[in-house]
Formats: sequence, structure tokens, C-alpha cells
Amino acid sequence: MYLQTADLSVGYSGKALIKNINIGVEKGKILCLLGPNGSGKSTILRSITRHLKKIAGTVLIDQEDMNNFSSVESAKKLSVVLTDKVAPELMTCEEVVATGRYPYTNHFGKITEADQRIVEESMAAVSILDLMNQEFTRLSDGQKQRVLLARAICQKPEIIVLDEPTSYLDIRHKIELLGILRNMAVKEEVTVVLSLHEVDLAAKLADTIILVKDNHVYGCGCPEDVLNDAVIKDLYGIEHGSFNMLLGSVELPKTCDLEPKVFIFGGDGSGTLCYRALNKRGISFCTGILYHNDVDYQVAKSLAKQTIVEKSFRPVSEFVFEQARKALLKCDVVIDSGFDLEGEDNRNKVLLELAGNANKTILSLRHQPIKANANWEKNVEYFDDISSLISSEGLKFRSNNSRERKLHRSLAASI
Ligand SMILES: Nc1ncnc2c1ncn2[C@@H]1O[C@H](COP(=O)(O)OP(=O)(O)OP(=O)(O)O)[C@@H](O)[C@H]1O
Repeated sequence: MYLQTADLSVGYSGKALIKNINIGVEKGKILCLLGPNGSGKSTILRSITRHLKKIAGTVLIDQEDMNNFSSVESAKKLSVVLTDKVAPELMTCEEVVATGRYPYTNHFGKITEADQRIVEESMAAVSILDLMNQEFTRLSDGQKQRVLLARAICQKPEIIVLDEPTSYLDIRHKIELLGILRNMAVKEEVTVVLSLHEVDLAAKLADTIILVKDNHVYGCGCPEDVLNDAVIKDLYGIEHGSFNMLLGSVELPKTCDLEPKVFIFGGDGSGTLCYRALNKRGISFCTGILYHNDVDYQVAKSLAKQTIVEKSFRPVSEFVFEQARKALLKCDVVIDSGFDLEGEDNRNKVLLELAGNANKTILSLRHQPIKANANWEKNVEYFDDISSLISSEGLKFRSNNSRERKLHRSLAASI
């Protein structure tokens, strides 16, 4: 391991918060700490960078105890981007970035032409050349974050440590920053140690993940092997809503758990936006017939009251078809999200016709009206977009049960 901790204990005022931390990362690889708020990620990072006094144990760089390094030697090896509010009065961004070159300057801190070139290259790498002459303290939090990253890059370190570097960044700058770190690791063999709150980004960026929870290192390893929906749920204590590791997406909690009055035909990703739109309005729904490998299934299993699903690449079995038929007939309203109608034995097409024959209200997002039976034509209404569908008369519920109606209304009103 290039950077390694040996029985490291970290904490405050001599009291250990997390004990016996033994983690490490190879040269040119990326290690990411994940864990809930207050779990101790910053405390670990600050102890590694010597911004916080260790309680016990050792931090080794290339097998050598970091305590043996002078501050200049340490600054040449390791640069740091922490979340502290650094407020260098009256300094321009260029001057702040240039402080990254100090470990390499003479006693008078004189910046050479070569240093200046590195300063400008580092600023270009994080797209802040236009901020060069602006006063640092007047920047937004996201701009400051990028300036501090440029300073760390400009230090030409072997190791870079970053505490929640994406926290103030918009999505473009998050992608850019993580891309820069990945490039530094791959092309310049820089070792990166950081903490992130975005599990999906951590999984895509890191070679090794360290999970921190309840004052201990709770798990570690390659993110592809370590992270899954159940681990994330447990790590963060998610009780309502869900995180889907495969898609890297969050679904908010279900807003209604009543018997559904709406059946949504999904498939090929056509259902997902309808599921979320109905959930926002507090409308319970069931959906089918989906295949396990459909992206709609990943979302439906979080949001639908009932999901009727068949194993991938198989004809729909009679059992599954019957489940869907029963669920459909219990509903008042059918939403046709515009799934693919192709295929000789398309069971969803058969169900759609059945919905017409059963005089269900059919709300369709299909761009090309389909020719089904006369009952379908009589009951279908076409919509150009989800907003008009969602506010249509068809979705103003006609529940027979007054308690359900009240519940539906109060849930919808609370959203
Ligand atoms: N200066 C301090 N003195 C004493 N306790 C502290 C200090 N700073 C943080 N703590 C405590 O240490 C624990 C871990 O905090 P830390 O900042 O390391 O968590 P974190 O995982 O980085 O959290 P977040 O994701 O919210 O940034 C928390 O309970 C926090 O209250």
C-alpha cells in the first residue's frame, strides 16, 4: 500500500471516536470514504493529513511514518482540500492557487516562470481562468471549491486528500472535478483519498470504498463488490424511499399505500416518468406486465403498490397474465404510457384491448393513436404530455369508499 494507516485511532480532546482504523490505498488509486452525517469521515481525513492530532496509531506513506516528514516534505507529498472556510483577505484567486507552489519556492516565496505556468495550467484544469483576478472571498462556495482544488493540483502532490469536494458544486462541475481526479490517478499516478455523499458517484469513481458508521469502519472493498441496495439502506439507515445502486438513482417514499385505482402499462422505460408523476400526486397504482430487465421494473418496485413482472426473455406465462388481468379489472383508470406494441404475442396489447372492453377510462400518451376495438376508441383519451394527463378529469378519483376518497384527497393535498 502506498498510503496506509496502522491501528489509527481518531477523535477529539484525547478521546477516541473511531479506533483501530487499518485502511490503505495503492499508488495511483482512489479511495473513497462513505457514511452518514457525523460518522467520522472528516475526522479520519483530518487525522491522516495531520490537521487533527491522532489519538493513536500511525499513518504511513510509502512505508514511512508521516511523523518523520517535515511540513515542506509533507506538502510536496500530500495536498489537501478540506471544507474549512479559508478566507485569505484580499487575495485574488490566482494568488490563492499560487500558494500551492510554496513548498517549491525559495525562502522569499518567489514564484518562478515555471511555477506561474503550473498555476495557470491548474486553473485551466478546473475551468477558473476567468476568475484569476477576482478576490477569493467574493466567490460563491462552488467557485471557492474549484479554486482550492486548483491550489491542490498546483502543489503537484503524490497524494491528494479531499473532504466532500463535490458538496457545493453543480452537476457539470461535479462531473468535471471527478473526471480530473480520475485522470490524475490514471495518467499521473496521483493517489486520491476523499469523502463523498453521492454514493453513485463514489461507486463510479473509486477503486476502494471504506464504509464508516457508528464509530467504526463497517466495510471496505471494491465498490462493485461491496455496494448494493441493502448495504446502502443499512449504512444510511434509509427507512422510507430507496436508493437503486444499479441506476444510481433515488426514489422518494411512496405517498400512498391504498388499494390502487390506476393500472399503468409500462415497458421499455415508458412507465418510469408516469410512476413518479403519480407518486408525487399521492396516487397509488399497479403496473405491468414488465420484464425483470426493464428499467421500469427498477423504479416500479419502489413506487408501485403492485408490480406484475415476468422473467426476462420469456413469453408471458398464463399465471402472470392472469395476475395482470385481475389487477387491471380492479382499477378504474388505465394509463397507457406508450409501450412498444410490436410482437405477435404481445400480452400487454391483449390487456389493453381488454381494458377497452371493460369500459375502463384509458389515458394514453401514445403519439400514434392505435386501432384497437370500438370500445377502446370510445374510452380512450390521448395526451401530448404527462402534465396534461396528470391534471385530466380521468385522474380525479371516483372511489366508492368515502374513507379512501378522503385519504386520497388529504394525501394529494399534503404534497
Ligand atoms: N472539533 C470537534 N470537536 C469535537 N467533536 C467534533 C468536532 N468536529 C466534529 N466532531 C464530532 O465528531 C463526529 C464525527 O464528525 P465528522 O465531521 O468527522 O463526521 P462526517 O462523517 O465527516 O460528517 P458529515 O458527513 O456530516 O460531514 C461528530 O459526532 C461530530 O459532532
